[in-house]
Amino acid sequence: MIPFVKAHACGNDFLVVEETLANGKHAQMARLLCSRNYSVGADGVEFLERRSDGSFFLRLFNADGSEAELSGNGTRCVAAWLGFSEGLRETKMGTPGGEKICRVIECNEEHFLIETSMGIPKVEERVVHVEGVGDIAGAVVDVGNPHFVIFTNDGTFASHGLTWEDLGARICTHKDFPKGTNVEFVRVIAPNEIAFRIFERGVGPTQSSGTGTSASSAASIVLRGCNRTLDASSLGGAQRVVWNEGEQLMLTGPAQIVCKGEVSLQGIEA
Ligand SMILES: N[C@@H](CCC[C@H](N)C(=O)O)C(=O)O
Repeated sequence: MIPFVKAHACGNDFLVVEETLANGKHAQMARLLCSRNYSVGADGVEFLERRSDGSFFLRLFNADGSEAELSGNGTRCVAAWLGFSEGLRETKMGTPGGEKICRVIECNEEHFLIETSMGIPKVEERVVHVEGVGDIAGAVVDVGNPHFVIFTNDGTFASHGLTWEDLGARICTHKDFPKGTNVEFVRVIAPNEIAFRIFERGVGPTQSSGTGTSASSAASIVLRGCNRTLDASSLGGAQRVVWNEGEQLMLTGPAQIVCKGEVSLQGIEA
């Protein structure tokens, strides 16, 4: 049995496991522990390394066992756990997708509101051809991990005659994205408000995404003239983005500690 913590940010749920317990079996552990029928269940596992200089480093494994560069919501969940268990109010966390600084803005027992520096997004318009569907115009957005943002006016977030879940699945594994991509379907509601749905690489449809919120907002600011301060809501709730010219994009949203416990690793070969 190994100790874990479960937390969620707008319904995007993560397990936090100490890196020292992984023994190189990160992918197998993520697949098992994220299983909603056979284990605790989550969208991903954040392996938390505590370095000798007092800093932290995170490796994120998606539910399918693939490794991602980072998660915005997952990083916030870890910051909430460090806030809850150790009273930390500002945490610097290295990730393969860049260093993130999380600052606790409010906390009440296990509920946290946290601001995270998400780096400077890169937005580039791109057309992707999907066999049997057609040319899909969108934007490739790099926020440390890859995203493809599609704008739609449809109230159900459908696009090109497909549901967002179906088109998301086709683009997530499209040959133009050899490492796969997260896919967002974005509706601009007002200059300071967008709504989106996310099909996550390595997971599928999820309630929310921190990097997806950042990518959707960045594309809306650059390509649709939205305000540099805006609210972005997904199925799991809203997050606030502030992206001042030439500065890092700042993402503010909630995170909640759900439980901690010990979980069986039975099913993983020794
Ligand atoms: N939900 C996350 C993103 C997790 C990583 C993603 N699935 C990927 O493979 O890039 C977030 O909150 O950012």
